[in-house]
Amino acid sequence: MLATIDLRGRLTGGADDAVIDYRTVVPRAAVDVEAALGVVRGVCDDVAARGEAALRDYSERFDRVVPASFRVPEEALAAAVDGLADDLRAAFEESIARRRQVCAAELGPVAVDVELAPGARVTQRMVPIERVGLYVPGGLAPLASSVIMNVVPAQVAGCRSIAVASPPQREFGGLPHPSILAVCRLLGIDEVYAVGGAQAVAMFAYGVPGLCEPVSMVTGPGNIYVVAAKRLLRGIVSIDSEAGPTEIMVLADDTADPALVAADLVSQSEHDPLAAAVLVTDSPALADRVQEALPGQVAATKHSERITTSMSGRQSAVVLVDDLEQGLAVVNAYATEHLEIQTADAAAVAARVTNAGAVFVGRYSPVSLGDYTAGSTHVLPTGGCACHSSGLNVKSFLKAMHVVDYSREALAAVARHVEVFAEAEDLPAHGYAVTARFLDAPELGV
Ligand SMILES: NC(=O)c1ccc[n+]([C@@H]2O[C@H](COP(=O)([O-])OP(=O)(O)OC[C@H]3O[C@@H](n4cnc5c(N)ncnc54)[C@H](O)[C@@H]3O)[C@@H](O)[C@H]2O)c1
Ligand SMILES: N[C@H](CO)Cc1c[nH]c[nH+]1
Ligand SMILES: [Zn+2]
Repeated sequence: MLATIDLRGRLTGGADDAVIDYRTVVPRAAVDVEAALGVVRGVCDDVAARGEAALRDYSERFDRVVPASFRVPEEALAAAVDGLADDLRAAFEESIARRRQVCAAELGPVAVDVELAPGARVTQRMVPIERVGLYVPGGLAPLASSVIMNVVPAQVAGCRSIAVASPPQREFGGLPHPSILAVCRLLGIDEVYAVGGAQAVAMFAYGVPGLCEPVSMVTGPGNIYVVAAKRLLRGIVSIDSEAGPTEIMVLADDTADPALVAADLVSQSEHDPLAAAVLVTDSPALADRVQEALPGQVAATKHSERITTSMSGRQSAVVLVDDLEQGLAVVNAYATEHLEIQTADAAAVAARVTNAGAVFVGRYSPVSLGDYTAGSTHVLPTGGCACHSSGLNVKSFLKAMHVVDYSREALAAVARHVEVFAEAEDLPAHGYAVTARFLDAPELGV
């Protein structure tokens, strides 16, 4: 079911071996954000120019429904919680509690206070971003869990104004899915918009008069159009990572259970026909058994068509490697969103991973645990961005602000260094700004 990419016998650059660029071993060409930019540029410009009228047009075109009001009424939020089944509410509450517990620890020791010399002090304050816009996907599936993953870290960071947007649903009269509204209400969020895709990102970035004030940062996962809009509008707003179509990579050896490897690959392909599912293994026998398990598992799922498209795309594959050493080279070069390690001594192998959005260690840590209840974030960088970006966490919502507080004596002690530096940069007014403070005290030699 998955195409096979066989790297065995090919080393990484010995004199007489082919050099493998591991970053390109598994293509990501299926997720063409640049192409989507062509579509979303018009959408974003139009929202900036025509505001709510543009939102109406794009809701009609992309969501096939126009909400009576883009701002979700308070009664709809209340009704969503009232309508929650007990077991679903318990699942939401457990997820919230666990994510909140980890977020509290993520905050960590934020105060930096350094006295460099007597009277020479630099401190660092962590200041929450005042107003943020959080995107919750709702096209192919209503990701209520993404409300938790966005809102909880923003609240723990101390953001004072939090708005959520999610696509309107025809089935629910143009409101976002009730489970999404219920989680918003459980978390005390009352500014919720029935707006999806690129138009939601543009609404947050530019603001829509009479409807939504602009935000300073847009976060959250989404499909290729959401990713493209975030890429386009960063600069007008800050964004978190590009958290686009889901990726799972499993690094496994012959100790792995093929049925579980197959189940985990299938689980993440369920998100999007563009999702990527990749197995990296040094065991051809395991690869064969995973391939044998896949068709039955896919056929048994509700979304088999979407999963089949994802798994037969160029972005999904089995990569056969000589050994786990080469497997780790592939893993670290690819920088997947989710990485499962299903090998003997999985913790030791996991400790050698440098590029992945999140790592899941051993048989009892499947990605779907992290999606909902582990306490970790599920808003994670895709498309190789895990080599430079982090998953959404409390610090994503905080700015570091340095506070400089020097006394007269402490400034005098370094004044000459500043003057010389400024002369070297041909910026004499910079130097004079220091000199000017000591014109009345030639004895200080400044
Ligand atoms: N990386 C992560 O952290 C992470 C987490 C969760 C989900 N995801 C991903 O989020 C995505 C969710 O996608 P989704 O589609 O279900 O929901 P979505 O809410 O992201 O996108 C739906 C919106 O896309 C827009 N759209 C649809 N077709 C369009 C078109 N042809 N042109 C312009 N806009 C269009 C519409 O406005 C619609 O409201 C999946 O790809 C999933 O894998 C990623
Ligand atoms: N696996 C997704 C991140 O790529 C997150 C998610 C939400 N619900 C289910 N899964
Ligand atoms: Zn998932």
